[in-house]
Amino acid sequence: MNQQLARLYQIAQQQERKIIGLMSGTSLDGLDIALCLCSGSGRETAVKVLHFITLPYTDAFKADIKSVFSRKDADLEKVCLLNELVGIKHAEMILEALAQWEIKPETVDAIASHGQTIFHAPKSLHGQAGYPNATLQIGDGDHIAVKTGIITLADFRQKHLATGGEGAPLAVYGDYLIFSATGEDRLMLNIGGIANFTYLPSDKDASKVFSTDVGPGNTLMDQYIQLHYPGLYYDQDAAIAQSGKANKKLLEALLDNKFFDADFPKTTGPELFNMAYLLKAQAQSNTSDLAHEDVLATLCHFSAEGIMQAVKKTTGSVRHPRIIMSGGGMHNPLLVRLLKEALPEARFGTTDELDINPDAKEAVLFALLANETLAGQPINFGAREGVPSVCMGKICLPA
Ligand SMILES: Nc1ncnc2c1ncn2[C@@H]1O[C@H](COP(=O)(O)OP(=O)(O)OP(=O)(O)O)[C@@H](O)[C@H]1O
Ligand SMILES: CC(=O)N[C@H]1[C@@H]2OC[C@@H](O2)[C@@H](O)[C@@H]1O[C@H](C)C(=O)O
Repeated sequence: MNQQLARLYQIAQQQERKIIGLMSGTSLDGLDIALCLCSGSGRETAVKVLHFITLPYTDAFKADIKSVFSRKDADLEKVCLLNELVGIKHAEMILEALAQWEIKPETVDAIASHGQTIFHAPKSLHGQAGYPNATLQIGDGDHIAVKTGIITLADFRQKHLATGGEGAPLAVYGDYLIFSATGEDRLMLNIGGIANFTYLPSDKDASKVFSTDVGPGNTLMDQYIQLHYPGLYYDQDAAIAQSGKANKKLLEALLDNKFFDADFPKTTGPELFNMAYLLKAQAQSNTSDLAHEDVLATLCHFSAEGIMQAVKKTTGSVRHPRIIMSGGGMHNPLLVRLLKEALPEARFGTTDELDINPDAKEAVLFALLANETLAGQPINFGAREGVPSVCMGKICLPA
């Protein structure tokens, strides 16, 4: 028997597995690396984050990825080169993290690599007849496996597409396994570039659980800052937005898109929510001459409004849902204040309260997906579109 397959078989049979979860999201700030101890599988899963670090991308690497990121006119040769380079860089970053933690690579059972999304194209966004839902993550898993010597599961989104989903949000699987609680309605709200949440009903009925994108989180604010404030990457502590005033007409124009009326679950990305989207809304509302701080304030209100409308649609009659936040947007004081004001009955907290560092949460979710593929079963969310019962990830062997 191939020794690598024997090792895989052994890992699958262990009661506990050390799995490194990786995530690098739409904000392109760096690679989140979470070393997780996963035990059991399915509803018996438990996870402990042993170590977590975000290793930043260099400015040159960010610029390289940005040159193809969510761009219809991307240079195909660059995409090809970056597919390898992202894999190589991620492998180097994993080795650097392990060295910092003084952990030998051979003591790690597996890596779960999300890769770098460069284009997300569900049918609702591309609108091209005859073409399926599509999404593309680069950073090939074989580079990571070969360079680290650790079995790597990668490219999780393709199986989701192949079984009828949009390739996202995948958060639903891990959220359901580790954060569901009998007797409490929970919304796991991640405010990354795009905001999404998972609804976990208090009766733990899997057929009601879903995860959906709800609109922009930080992406429009970040894009605006990077365009108009050279040298800044985001509006730290919403300092600029808080000095401005939201414009009602622009906000209405921003909210005027069929994405917000579509049923859950749905997905989106910077392919829709980008500077062209803003310019169109400004033209439509006659607000092209607003001061930068007023535009930023409005964009922050826009993110809050998208989240708030989706929460209200989901929780309806539930009086006191618990909203458990993660992702960089939870550090934006204006955004969080707007959400709390709009949803006074909800109880807000962060995944810290559930023993998971909110900045590590998405990386942990990918470790859990790999754990299920290695040792679990497809999770059954009932026969609904958008949440296929499936185990995900391609298995890349180091040798
Ligand atoms: N102190 C802060 N004040 C305001 N915004 C903040 C603060 N800290 C982080 N952010 C926001 O969070 C962003 C980073 O968020 P995060 O790392 O969750 O994104 P991501 O993982 O790339 O997104 P995604 O989940 O869409 O893949 C920053 O670009 C910024 O917009
Ligand atoms: C295609 C893609 O990379 N989507 C990301 C992105 O970042 C947030 C939101 O958009 C979410 O749909 C998804 O990531 C999370 C981890 C998910 O799949 O649940």
